[in-house]
Amino acid sequence: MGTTAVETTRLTKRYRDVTAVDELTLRVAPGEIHALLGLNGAGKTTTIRLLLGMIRPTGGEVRLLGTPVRPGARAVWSRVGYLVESPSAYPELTVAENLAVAARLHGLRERSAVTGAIERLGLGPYAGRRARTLSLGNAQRLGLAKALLHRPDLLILDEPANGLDPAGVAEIRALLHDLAHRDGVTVLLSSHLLAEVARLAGRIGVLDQGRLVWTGATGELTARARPRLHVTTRDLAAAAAALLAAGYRPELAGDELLMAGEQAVTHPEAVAEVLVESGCPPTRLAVEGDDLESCFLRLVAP
Ligand SMILES: Nc1ncnc2c1ncn2[C@@H]1O[C@H](COP(=O)(O)OP(=O)(O)OP(=O)(O)O)[C@@H](O)[C@H]1O
Repeated sequence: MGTTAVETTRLTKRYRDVTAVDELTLRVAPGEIHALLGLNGAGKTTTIRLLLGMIRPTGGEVRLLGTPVRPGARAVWSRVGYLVESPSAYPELTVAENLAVAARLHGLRERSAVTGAIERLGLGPYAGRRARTLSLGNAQRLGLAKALLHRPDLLILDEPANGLDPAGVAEIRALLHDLAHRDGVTVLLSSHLLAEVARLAGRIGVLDQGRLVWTGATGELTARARPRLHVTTRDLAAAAAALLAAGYRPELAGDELLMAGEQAVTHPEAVAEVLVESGCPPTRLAVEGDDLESCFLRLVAP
C-alpha cells in the first residue's frame, strides 16, 4: 500500500456563522495510528463525518486510500471501517444477530466473520444478549466489532474510548495497536485525551476551532513534558554566563532560566554550587515537569 491512507486538502465545513473545520490539510500514512486531538467543539466529529462522506464539505476534498470521497463513489467502503459517536445497533437483536446482519450487508460469509469479530472484541460472554441491554462500553465494543467485520485496511474512529472503563480502554488500545502493527491497518481516531492517545498514536494532529494547529510525531509532543530545572536568581544574565562557562545550556524564559539537560535535572545541587560561586545564588531552584495535558492546553490556548 503505497498510497496515502487519508488525505484531505483544504477541507472546510461552515455552518452559518461557525466554521467547524477550517482549511484542514491532513496526511495519514498507511499503517500509522494517527490521532486527531482537540477539546470539545474543536471540530473532530465534523472532520470524521466529512471523511466518511456523511456530510458535504463547504470546500476542499477528501481521499481515502487514494480514492476521492464523493456521493455515489462506493468502491472504497469495502476497505474502510468506521465507528462514529453513539454506535447504532438493532436493540431487540442479540450481539451475534447484529453482527450477522452487518456481515450479510457486507456480503461476507456470515458464520466465520461473526465468530472472528466476537472473539477479537472479547464479546463471547455477551453474544446472546440483546443489544439494548448492553452497557455503554460493550455497545462500543459491538460497534467496533461491526467496524472490523470486513477486515478493513483503514479504520476511522470517533472517540473510541468513550464510555469504556480503564480496563476497556486498555483492551481497545491493545486491539488497535495489534491491528496497526501486526495487520498493517491504518487507524485514524479522534480523542480529547492527550495522555490516552500518547500511549497509542504514532502521530498526532491537534485541532483547535477547526484548524490544525500542530501536527507531528507523538514523541515530539511528549518531549515537551520532560522535567526541567527552573532557576530564579537576581542577575539572570550573569547566572546564565556562569552556567554556560560551566558547560550547562541554560535557556532564558521570562524571569527564570530553564535547564533541560540530564545533568542539571538529576544534580541540581551542582547547579546551585556554580551559581553561588559566581555570586548569583539561586532564589528558587526546582525540577518541574509539565504534565501532558498542560502541554496540549498550551498549544490550543487563545
Ligand atoms: N450541524 C451543526 N450545525 C451547526 N453547528 C455545528 C453542527 N455540527 C457541529 N457544529 C459546530 O461546529 C463546531 C465543531 O463541532 P464538532 O462536533 O465537530 O467538535 P468536536 O471536536 O467533535 O467536539 P466534541 O468533542 O464535543 O464532540 C462546534 O462549534 C459545533 O457547535
